[in-house]
Amino acid sequence: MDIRIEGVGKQFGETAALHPVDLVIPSGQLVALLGPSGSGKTTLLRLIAGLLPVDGGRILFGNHDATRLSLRERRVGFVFQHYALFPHLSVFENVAFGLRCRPRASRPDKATITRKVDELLGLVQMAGLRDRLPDQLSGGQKQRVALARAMAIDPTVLLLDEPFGALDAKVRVELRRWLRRFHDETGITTLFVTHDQEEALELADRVVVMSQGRIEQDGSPDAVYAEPATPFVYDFLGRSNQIAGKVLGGDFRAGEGGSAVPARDFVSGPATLFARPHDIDVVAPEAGLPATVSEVRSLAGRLILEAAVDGQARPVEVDLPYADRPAPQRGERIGLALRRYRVFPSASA
Ligand SMILES: Nc1ncnc2c1ncn2[C@@H]1O[C@H](COP(=O)(O)OP(=O)(O)OP(=O)(O)O)[C@@H](O)[C@H]1O
Repeated sequence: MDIRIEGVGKQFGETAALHPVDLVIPSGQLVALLGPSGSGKTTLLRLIAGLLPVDGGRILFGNHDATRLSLRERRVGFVFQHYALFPHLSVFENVAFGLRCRPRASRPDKATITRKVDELLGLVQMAGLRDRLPDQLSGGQKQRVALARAMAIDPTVLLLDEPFGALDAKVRVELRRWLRRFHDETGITTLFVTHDQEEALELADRVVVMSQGRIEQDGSPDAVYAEPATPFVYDFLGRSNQIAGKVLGGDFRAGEGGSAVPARDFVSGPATLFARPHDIDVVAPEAGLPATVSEVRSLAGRLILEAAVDGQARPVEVDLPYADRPAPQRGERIGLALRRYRVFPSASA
């Protein structure tokens, strides 16, 4: 079921945790909410879940207005960072809990509950541990049980708040691959919060990048990485260089000499150019932005250059395939040709 968020915001006293945002989560997709601490990810997730009332706007589940419905009425499956399993109940009973608590009229009979719980435990690969208590499980196993428990109510959507946040790095990587497979098998619309860019880019069909209570960009992992829409996204996702300059007549120039590059839709004013290290080529000085090589090192089969662009305070990092050409030497004059870049007005950089 797709979820549409229209003009939904949340204020806590003086703090705008979430400025009014619009967002569509298409049915069956695995979507990441990615951003630094305090950017409003958890607030947005809790608003969608019905754990917090909205200040304004609407939340639609399919064609139904769910804005005023409770968590239970929305039928969302929610998994928290800290497992939140009942410590005195076995794995089996933890998963069965949501089914046993249903109002009598919609409660399945005992045999159906057993069949369903065993099926779910098979799905999360925990069938062999069904009689254990949570204390006797690893962190990753507990999160898989939490996921099975969330799935037991046949949720319309699965909401996961930093589900692997408390696990060590190796288990995190294993579990996120497992979650991708789980999602592909079940096809359930899933939204998960993370501040780990690698996790979001590897796992999600779509990444929603947030900062300071706003959505900065919403797109495929490739799109948000290769075509960042704002200076924040450039900086937050992967490595980027910033070159200060000016746009005149639609062309960006870093200083007096060298070639200008088109600034696209931006016509004039002080500007900052953003480019990723691997989107820059080394050419003759007059054919690009003139610079002097200040450092050369090799790293895992790549050549990393640092170059001082004339008139710039910050050096520019260039990441080249190793065998491409003879390595430039420290002190050499070069030109930097930008394959992919974006120019933003300086005020927003
Ligand atoms: N119950 C609350 N009362 C007051 N302020 C709150 C409350 N919940 C969140 N905030 C504030 O709202 C802002 C957004 O918080 P939120 O938890 O949504 O961010 P987040 O991106 O999920 O961060 P983290 O990754 O650290 O969990 C923060 O400034 C936070 O301090």
